[in-house]
Amino acid sequence: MGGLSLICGKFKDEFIQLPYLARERFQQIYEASLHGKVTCACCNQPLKLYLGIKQKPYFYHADHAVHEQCEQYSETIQQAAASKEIVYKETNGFRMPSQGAIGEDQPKKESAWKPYQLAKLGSAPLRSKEKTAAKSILEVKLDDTQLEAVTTIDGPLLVLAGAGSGKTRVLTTRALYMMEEQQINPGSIMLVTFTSKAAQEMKHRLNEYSTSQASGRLVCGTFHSIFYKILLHSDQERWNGQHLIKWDWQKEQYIKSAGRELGLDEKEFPYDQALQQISFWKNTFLSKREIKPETEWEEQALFLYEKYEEMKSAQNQFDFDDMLIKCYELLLENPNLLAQYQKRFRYFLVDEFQDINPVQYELLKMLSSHTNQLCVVGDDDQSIYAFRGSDPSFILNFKNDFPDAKIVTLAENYRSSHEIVSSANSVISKNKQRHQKAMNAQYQNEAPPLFFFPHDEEEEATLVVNDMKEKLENGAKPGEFAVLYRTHTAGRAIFERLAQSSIPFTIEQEGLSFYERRMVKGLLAYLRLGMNPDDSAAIVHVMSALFIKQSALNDLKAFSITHDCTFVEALTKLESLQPFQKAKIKRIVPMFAKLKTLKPAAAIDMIEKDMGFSDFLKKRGNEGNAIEKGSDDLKDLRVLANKFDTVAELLEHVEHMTAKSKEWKQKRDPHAVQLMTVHRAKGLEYEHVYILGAVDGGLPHDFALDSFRKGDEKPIEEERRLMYVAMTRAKSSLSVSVPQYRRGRKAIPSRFIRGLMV
Ligand SMILES: Nc1ncnc2c1ncn2[C@@H]1O[C@H](COP(=O)(O)OP(=O)(O)OP(=O)(O)O)[C@@H](O)[C@H]1O
Repeated sequence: MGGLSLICGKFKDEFIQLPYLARERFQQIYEASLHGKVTCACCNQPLKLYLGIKQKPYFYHADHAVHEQCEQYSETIQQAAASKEIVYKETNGFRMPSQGAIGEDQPKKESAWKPYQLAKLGSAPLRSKEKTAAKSILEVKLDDTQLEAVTTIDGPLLVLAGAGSGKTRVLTTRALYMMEEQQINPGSIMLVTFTSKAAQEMKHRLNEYSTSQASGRLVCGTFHSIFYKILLHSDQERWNGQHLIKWDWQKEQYIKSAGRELGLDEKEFPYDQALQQISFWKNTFLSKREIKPETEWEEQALFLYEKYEEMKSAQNQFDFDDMLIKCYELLLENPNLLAQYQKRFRYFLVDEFQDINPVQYELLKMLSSHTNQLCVVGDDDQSIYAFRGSDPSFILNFKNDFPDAKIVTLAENYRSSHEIVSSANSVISKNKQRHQKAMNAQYQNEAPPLFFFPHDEEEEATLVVNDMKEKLENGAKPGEFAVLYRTHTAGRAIFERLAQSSIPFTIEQEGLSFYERRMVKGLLAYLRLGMNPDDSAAIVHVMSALFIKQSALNDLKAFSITHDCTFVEALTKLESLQPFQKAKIKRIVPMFAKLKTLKPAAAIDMIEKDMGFSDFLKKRGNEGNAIEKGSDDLKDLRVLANKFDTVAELLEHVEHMTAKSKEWKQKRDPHAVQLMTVHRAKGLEYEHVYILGAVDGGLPHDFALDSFRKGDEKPIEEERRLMYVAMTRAKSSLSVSVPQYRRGRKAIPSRFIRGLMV
C-alpha cells in the first residue's frame, strides 16, 4: 500500500475516527469508501478503508499519494483522542482538532477490533527425513510403510491412511506391483473407487506407470459402474440403460404424483429431501417394514418411498441405488452366478473405505469371502457421508469381521506443513470413535494456522477477498486458493464479493442458489410486490405463503382486469377463501405499500411478524431439512439486508447476484480460486485454504449440537471430522474465520478450535 495510514475521515456529514467506529460499521464504511463516498477530514480527497486480516483497519488516500498535512492532522487527532482531550474547530474550511476538553460529539466507546491470532502449536515432533527414507518400486517413490502397504499381498489388509499420506500412490502402485512383480492376472483384480473422477485418475496413473498392457485388463471403477455391469450381464433386457432413472426430476415426478394422494403441496413440500431420505433407507438396507417413522415428515417420506418403489417396478425401471441393491440380491439368490464371479475376481482393492455403506460392504464381503484377499484403504478421520448411509464403524471394526487382517498405518503427511498437521492432529484427537493415530509432517514453514475475527458473514467475505488480493500481489496464483464452508448457503457472501472483484473464481454449487431457496424467494416476493403490486411472478409466491391455493390465481387475474386493480388489491376480492383468510388478507394488503418506505431489515420484520410470513415459516420452513433450514435462511437474508438503505437497492442486488449465480454455475476453471463446501473438498489439496464460519452452530453445525444435547455424539464427531478434512486440504497456509456474530447473534468460536486459540 502506498500513501499514509490515517485514522479519521468523513462520510456524509459524519466525522469518523476508526478507533471509535462501532464495530458493525466497518463493512459499511469500507463499501462507501470503494464508491468514493469517504473523504479525508483534512484535505477532502477520497479515502479508502483498508479492511484486511493482517492489519488493523486504516484509511489511505485513494490516489496512494503522500499527503503530509493529512498525516499530521491524523496524528494530532490520534494523540488527542488517546489523552481524551479533543475538541474540534473549523480551520480553512476543514474541521480541525484543537487542545481542550472532550468535545460533545466525541465517541467514548472504543471499537472492539480483534487482531488475528496464530494457533498455539502442540509439541508433536516433526518426523526426520531419515526415518521416512524413500525407496522406489516400479519407479514410484515410497516410504517404509507405503512400501509395506504395497507389498503385503496375502490376506485381508486395512491401510489406515492419514490425510495427505499418499493413498492414491499406494493403491496404484500396489495394483502395478501385483500385476508386474507378482505376475497376478490383472483380470482377477477389482479396484473400487468412490467417485468416477478417482477411478479415472487411477486408470490414468496405471497406464502411465505400467510397462505392459496388463493394466487394461484390471477392472477399475466405482461401485455403481462395476456392479451395474454384473446386473447388465445377467439380463441385458431387464437392466438395459433405457430403464434407468437417471435424473432426480424423474424421481420427483413419481413422488410428486404420490404426494398428491397425501395432499402435499407440489411447490412447497421438500421433495428433494424426501428423495435423499429414500436413498438413505435403501443404502442402509432398511426395508419399508423396518422403518418406524418418528415424525409426520418421516411418515410422509415413507409413504412416498413405498409408492415410488411400486411405480418404478410397474414401469420396469431402476435407479442408481438399485444397481447395488439388486446386484446384491441377484448374487445372494444365485449361488452359481456368485461362484462364477468369485472365480473371476480374486483380489479386491477399495479406496475411501471410511465412506462405504452397508450395501457396498455386504457386496464386497460376499465376493471376497472365498479368497479373503481384500485390501481396503481409508481414513476413519475423514468419514463424512453419514447422511448418505456411510458408516465409519466398518473401518473401525474391520478386525472384527476379518480377524486375521493386517493393519498398516500411513502416518507421514506429504501435503501440509508441520504447523498445519499438528493443529489438525490436535483437533481430531478429541474424537472418541477413532483409531488412534497422529500424522507427521515433512517440513516446517513457521506459519501456524491463523484465526481471524470478522464482525459478521459480510465482513468475513471482505476480509478473505482482501487477504487473497494481498497474497496474489505477492505472487500467489488464483488456482492455489480454496475457500471452504459447511453448507452451500454459507458461501453466499464470499461468492458475491468475488463476483464483484476481478479475481477469477469458480464455485461448486448444486441445486438452488440462495435467492432461489423457498423461504428466501417467498419473502423477497413480498418485497417485490411492495415495489410493484402487479408483479405476476411474485404474487404466485405470496399466495402460497398465505396458504391460498394456486387454483385461485386465475380468479385473481380476472379480478384485477374486471375491477381494474392491482394483483395486491385483487387479493381482497377472492371469494373462494375461508372467512379467517379473508380477514387476514384485508389486514395485510394495505401494508404492501408501506414496505418500500422502510429500511430493508425493518421491511423483513414487518413481513414476518405482521404480514403472515411467520405462519408459513413455521409450517413449511424447516420441513425435512435439518442442515439448511428455512428459518436460518431468513436470518441470513437479514444480515444481507442490513447492508442496504432501501428495499429497491436490496432487490437490485438480489437480481444482479441471481444472474451472476446462474452464469457461474456453468464455469469450471482449475486455475481460478475454488469455492466449495468441505464435503466437496475431500481428496483435494490447495496451497492456501480459508475456512469460513468456524463458530458453534456453523462448524459444528447446529443440528449436530442439538443431537449432542440429546445425548447423541455421533453427529458432532462427524462435524469434527469435517473440520479435520477442511484443515488438511491446506498445504502451506490455513486461515480460519471466527466471526463474532452469526445470523445476527453473538457467536462463540467453534469448540473444535478453541484449544488452539490463545
Ligand atoms: N512417498 C512420497 N514422497 C513424496 N510425496 C508423496 C509421497 N507419497 C505421497 N506424496 C504426495 O503427497 C500428496 C498427498 O498424497 P495423496 O493426495 O495421495 O494423499 P491422500 O492420502 O489421498 O490424502 P487425503 O486423504 O487427505 O485426500 C500428493 O501431492 C502426493 O504426490
